[in-house]
Amino acid sequence: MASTSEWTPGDVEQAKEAREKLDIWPLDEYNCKLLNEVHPRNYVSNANKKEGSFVYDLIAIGSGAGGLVSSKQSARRGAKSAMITERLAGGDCLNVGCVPSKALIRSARAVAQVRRAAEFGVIVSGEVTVDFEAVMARLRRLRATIAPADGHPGTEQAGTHVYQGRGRLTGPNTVEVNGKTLKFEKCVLAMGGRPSIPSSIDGLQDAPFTTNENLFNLQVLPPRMIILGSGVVALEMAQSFALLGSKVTIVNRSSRLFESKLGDDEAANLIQNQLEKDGVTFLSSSTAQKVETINPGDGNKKLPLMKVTVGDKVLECECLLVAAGRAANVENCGLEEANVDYELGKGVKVNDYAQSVSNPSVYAVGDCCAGVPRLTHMSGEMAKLVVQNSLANDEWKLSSLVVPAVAYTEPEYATVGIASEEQAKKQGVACDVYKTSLEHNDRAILESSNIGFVKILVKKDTDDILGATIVAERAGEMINEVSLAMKNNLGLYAIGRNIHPYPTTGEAVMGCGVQYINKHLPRLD
Ligand SMILES: Cc1cc2nc3c(=O)[nH]c(=O)nc-3n(C[C@H](O)[C@H](O)[C@H](O)COP(=O)(O)OP(=O)(O)OC[C@H]3O[C@@H](n4cnc5c(N)ncnc54)[C@H](O)[C@@H]3O)c2cc1C
Ligand SMILES: NC(=O)c1ccc[n+]([C@@H]2O[C@H](COP(=O)([O-])OP(=O)(O)OC[C@H]3O[C@@H](n4cnc5c(N)ncnc54)[C@H](O)[C@@H]3O)[C@@H](O)[C@H]2O)c1
Repeated sequence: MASTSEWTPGDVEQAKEAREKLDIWPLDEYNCKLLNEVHPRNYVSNANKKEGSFVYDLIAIGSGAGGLVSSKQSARRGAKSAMITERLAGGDCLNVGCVPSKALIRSARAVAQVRRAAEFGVIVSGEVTVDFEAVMARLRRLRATIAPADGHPGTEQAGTHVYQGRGRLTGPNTVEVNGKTLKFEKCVLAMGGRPSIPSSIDGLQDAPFTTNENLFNLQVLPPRMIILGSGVVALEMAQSFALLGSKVTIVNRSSRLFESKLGDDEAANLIQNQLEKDGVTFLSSSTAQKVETINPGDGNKKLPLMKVTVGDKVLECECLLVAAGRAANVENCGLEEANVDYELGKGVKVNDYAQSVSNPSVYAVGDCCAGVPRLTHMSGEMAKLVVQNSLANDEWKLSSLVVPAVAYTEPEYATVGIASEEQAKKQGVACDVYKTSLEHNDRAILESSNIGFVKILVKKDTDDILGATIVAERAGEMINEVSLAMKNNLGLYAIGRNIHPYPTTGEAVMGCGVQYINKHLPRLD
C-alpha cells in the first residue's frame, strides 16, 4: 500500500496548497475526492523501495490518457511498468479539458431546452434563471465521480508503480524522479501540452487572463467574456457561457470558422449561425492588439476587469479566455540528455511507429508529440500502439489510424479523414461528394433539430471513402459509422446497404450511400 495523507474539505492550508501547486479550487468535498485519487497528498508508493539493478520494461513520463493507457496496458500484459506523474493524473482531459467542459455543456444545453420548452407544448412558468454555483458544483461532483478511472489506487492495482514527482530523463535509458534514478528498456513520453499564449498582444502576459487550466474553477459567472481564438475550446465554451448568461465575444483572426484547418465552409456557417442565435458575437478577420487591466480581481468571487482593443473597438470583460491552440510540454524534461529530438511548441519528433526519430528506446504519444491530432482518443490509441510496438516488437503504424474529431457544440461538428473539398484539393486528391441534408430526415424533424447535413467524400469515380463532415445534434455518434467503414476499407456502397433503424438521424449517413448506389444502378430501359 502507498503512504499518503488525505485532502480535507475546508482546510485552509491545504486549500492554499491545492490552489498554488495544482491550480485546483475551491477545496470542497468534490475537489478533495478528485485530488485524493489523482494527486494524493504526500504520496509515496511502495514502488519507491525498488532499488539497484531493477529495470522497468516501460516507464511512462506523464499521467494523462497517454501515460495512463501505456503504463496500465503494459502492466496488464505482464511487463514491469511505472508511471511518473507530476501534477494531476488524468491530465488535461479529466481535470481541465474534456470532462469539465462536457459537464458545463450539458448544463448549458439544459438552459437551451428549457427556453424552447413551449415549442414542445411544455409550459415553464416564471423566469428561467441559472444558478452558476450549482452548475459548477455539478461539474466538480461529476469530475470526482469519473476520477477513480485515472486515480493512483486503480493504476497501482493494475500493476503499475506510480511515482509522484517530475520526471526528467538523465540518459538514453534512465529517468530521475524525486532524486532517484529509474532504469528502463523503453520510455513513453506522455507529457501533454499547455495553452499557447500569444506574445504579440500588448499587456496580455500581465493581465489576469483565463485559460482552460483555471476556467473550471470559476465561482461567479462572468457577465462579459472575450475569447481569443475560434477553435474547438473557443466554440464549445462560447456557446456554453452564452447560454448560461454571459455576453460572449469571439475574436477570430480568420474570415470564417475552421478556415485554417480547411474545414467545410457550409458547416462553418451553420455552427456560427447557431452560436450567434445563442447570443455569441463574432469579430472575424480581427486580432486583439492590447489588453489593459483595470482591476485584477481577487482570484475568487471578485472578478477582474479588462479592456481589450480589437481594431478600432475597445471592449470590456470580466473574463478573457485565451484559446489560441496548444504548446507541447517538452522543456526541462531532459530530452537533450536522452538524445530525443523535438521542436519547441510542436513536440517530440516521432516516426510512423511513434518512436523517437533519434533514440529508439523512447516513444512519444499524445499532445507532447509533433504532428498528431491533440485529442484524448488519439493519446489513448497512440499509447496502445506504442505498447504493442515496444513490448511485442510489432509494427503498428500511426498512418493506419483513422481519427475522428468532434466539436461538442449544438449542433455538433464531426469530421474524419479528408473532410472537405478544399482539403482534398490541397492534397491533390480528386473526389466526389455525397451529401444528405437533415432537412428531410424524419427523426431530426420530430426532434425539432433538423439543421445539419452529412457529407461523405470518396475518391473520384469510386466508392472509396476519403472522409466526412457531419453537422447534427449527435454528429459525434454518427461519425463512427464512417470511421469504421474507412478503417476496414468498406466503401460507401456498404454504408448504403447497411440497414438503419427508422427513424434515426443516422439514416442520413446511409442516405449518402444510397445516393451512390442509385447513381450506379444499371438502368432498365
Ligand atoms: C478545454 C478542453 C477540452 C477538451 N475536450 C476534448 C474532448 O472533448 N475530446 C477529446 O478527445 N479531447 C479533448 N481535449 C484534448 C485532450 O484534453 C488532450 O488531447 C488530452 O488530454 C491529451 O492527453 P495526453 O495524455 O497526451 O496529455 P495530458 O492530458 O496533457 O497529460 C500530460 C500529463 O503529464 C504530466 N507531466 C508533464 N510533464 C511531466 C513530467 N516531466 N513528469 C511527470 N509528469 C509530467 C502533466 O502534468 C499532465 O498531467 C480537450 C482539451 C481542452 C483544453
Ligand atoms: N471536442 C474536442 O475534441 C476538443 C475540445 C477542446 C479542445 N480540443 C483539443 O484541444 C486543443 C486546443 O484547442 P484550441 O481551441 O485551443 O486550439 P485549436 O487549434 O482548435 O484552435 C486555436 C485557435 O486559436 C487561433 N489562434 C492561434 N494563434 C493565435 C494568436 N496568436 N492570436 C489569436 N488567435 C490565435 C487559431 O486561429 C484558432 O482559431 C486542440 O488541439 C483541440 O483538438 C478538443
